[in-house]
Amino acid sequence: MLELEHIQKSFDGVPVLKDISLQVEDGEIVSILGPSGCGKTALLNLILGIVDVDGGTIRYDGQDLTGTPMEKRGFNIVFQDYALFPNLNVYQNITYGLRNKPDISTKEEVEDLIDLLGLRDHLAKRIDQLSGGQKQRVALARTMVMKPRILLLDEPLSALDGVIKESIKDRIKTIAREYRLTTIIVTHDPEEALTLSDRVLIMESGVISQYAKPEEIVHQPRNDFVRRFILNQLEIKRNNIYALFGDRPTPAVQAG
Ligand SMILES: Nc1ncnc2c1ncn2[C@@H]1O[C@H](COP(=O)(O)OP(=O)(O)OP(=O)(O)O)[C@@H](O)[C@H]1O
Repeated sequence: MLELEHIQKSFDGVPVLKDISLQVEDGEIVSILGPSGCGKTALLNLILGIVDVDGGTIRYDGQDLTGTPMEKRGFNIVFQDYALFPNLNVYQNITYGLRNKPDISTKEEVEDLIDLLGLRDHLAKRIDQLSGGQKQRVALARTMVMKPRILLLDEPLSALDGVIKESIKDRIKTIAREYRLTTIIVTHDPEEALTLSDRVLIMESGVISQYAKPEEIVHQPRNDFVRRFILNQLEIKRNNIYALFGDRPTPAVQAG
């Protein structure tokens, strides 16, 4: 279990995270959701270990990791821009981290991941020959072969369009379930957070506004911010579509 207790962080004297406490169970998918500048990425970076906390404790399986450097935490991140190596092909990108640590994954485990992420037909391709969704899957595979204890994803779906988005969402869910991998995802999209996660952490200006299961957030928004920011956004999307095209689906036209 990952535990954050009373985490605080300021940048240039401005508090960005104010007394954040939360727990993430093993194998859980948690989304960090909130408007631009509320502190989502700062929180992800503190968990990853590339930014130090000013106060508070980060614990994993009971062990205090607050002062532990990133490479010793055993967490891993997929960045928004995927950060793949353009001079290597897909297979070389996936297995890059194993060059110095070949014992982490067996050949069979790498092959299983390649199949799970649907990359079998693309292994010899260069990165610039891939679509956005394919790049995202390569980035996921490359991180997964290193068997992180926690997988962190920074806006993993924001560069992808509708259908691809759904397929990557399914694969993230499958990976989290099959590997019982704790997965923490930063997003600003309420729909994405509510449909992808076991629990959603809603943040407003560096504080937790609500941390709950998606159905609880929808049915029992804890405060006005959750109602306005999250539920209104979903409602507005729906209303915009119906305002444009009418709100009653017409019967399907029979072909022939
Ligand atoms: N290294 C830094 N130095 C100074 N200020 C920073 C630094 N990192 C973040 N901040 C500030 O902290 C606040 C929170 O930033 P953060 O990147 O966590 O927001 P966010 O919720 O991820 O926003 P977005 O959705 O726009 O990416 C912002 O006001 C930002 O300017």
